[in-house]
Amino acid sequence: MKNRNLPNGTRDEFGTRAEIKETIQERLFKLFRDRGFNRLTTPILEYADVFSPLNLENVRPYQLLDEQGEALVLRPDLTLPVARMMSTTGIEVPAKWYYGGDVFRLNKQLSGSYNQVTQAGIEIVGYAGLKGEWESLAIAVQGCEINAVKDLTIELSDARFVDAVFAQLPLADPTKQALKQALFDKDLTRYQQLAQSLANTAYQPFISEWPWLFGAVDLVMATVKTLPDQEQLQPILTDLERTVQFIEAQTGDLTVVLDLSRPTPQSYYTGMAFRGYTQSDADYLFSGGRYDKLLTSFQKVQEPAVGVAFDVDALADRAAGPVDVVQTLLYFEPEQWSVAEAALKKDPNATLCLADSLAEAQAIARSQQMTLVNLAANQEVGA
Ligand SMILES: N[C@@H](Cc1c[nH]c[nH+]1)C(=O)O
Repeated sequence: MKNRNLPNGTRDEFGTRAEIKETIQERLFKLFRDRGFNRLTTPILEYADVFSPLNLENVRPYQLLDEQGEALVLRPDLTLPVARMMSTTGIEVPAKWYYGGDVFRLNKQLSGSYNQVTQAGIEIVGYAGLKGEWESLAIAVQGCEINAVKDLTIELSDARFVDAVFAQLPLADPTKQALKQALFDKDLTRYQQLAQSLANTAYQPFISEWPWLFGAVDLVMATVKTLPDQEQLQPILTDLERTVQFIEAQTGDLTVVLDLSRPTPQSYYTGMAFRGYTQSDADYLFSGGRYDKLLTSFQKVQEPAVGVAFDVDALADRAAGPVDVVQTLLYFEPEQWSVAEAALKKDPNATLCLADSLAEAQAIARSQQMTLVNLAANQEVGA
């Protein structure tokens, strides 16, 4: 019998934690609305096929079957449902959506990670230019700022970079594939073996540094610029450089770093991607990027899109608890309901005492450190 247990990786949230999350979400929603985004809600259940663009090695969904035997999942992502919605409802582009809700991803047992995470995010559909990335990043920065995040680091990457480098390497295609895998797996022995034929070439300085090609923007860029052919890389590097400048011009305590050695966070990204974190914690506060091909997997017309989602749980983990306000507990007789209502309206920190006796009310006030106001006697009787 498991009628007293929760499934692995889930939790009940109550009191302060639940309130902090609600406040964070409300602040983010207001920010999204103020910038002209429209609310969108999608079901928690979707057909499994909606999520086929996800790399299922990283994301394992909860699966179930509907009455017809069709495979359903609890949504492991909120971007793909937006793409599904856009391609099935005929809504006109451009469009700006915001959403909030839980995503479900089966993590390895005992990993300590939760399988249900609350996200709040935006998707911008129909704009191909860098302004889409910048609006997502401006929202990411401001969303952190209004939630009092200190020392934010933003990590930029680009899904086009790795293939643009491979295009210029003088290697056979199967070797390129294997080398890419070794790079992404950080399998250095295999990486070095496969890259041996490049040892005495102009590619050597880059190849030897590639597995560590993350960190300070200047250092990463200096290594990239040792590559003999810059032509194909140039648009990617220019976008990254301009975006670094854009972020550095935002207010607040910000550091920008580059990561050009790993796959982008989502397999559906086709261009720039970004994540935010603080030095003190390993998890990411937000993650986003450009996905210009996603809408083609659902419909014939290709639409450019970009977006970002906050991890509301990660924001809540870093939030300071609310300042304790002494609450007033209003004791009253049932016949005095309207008197109690009036008292409640006057005191924003008051709450109704639903106990049937004054003794019970006094015990509650004592244990919860509240000030008891006895409306039945029309006088304060102390905590
Ligand atoms: N859905 C992505 C975040 C994102 C929103 N828009 C684009 N990317 C994630 O969960 O990581």
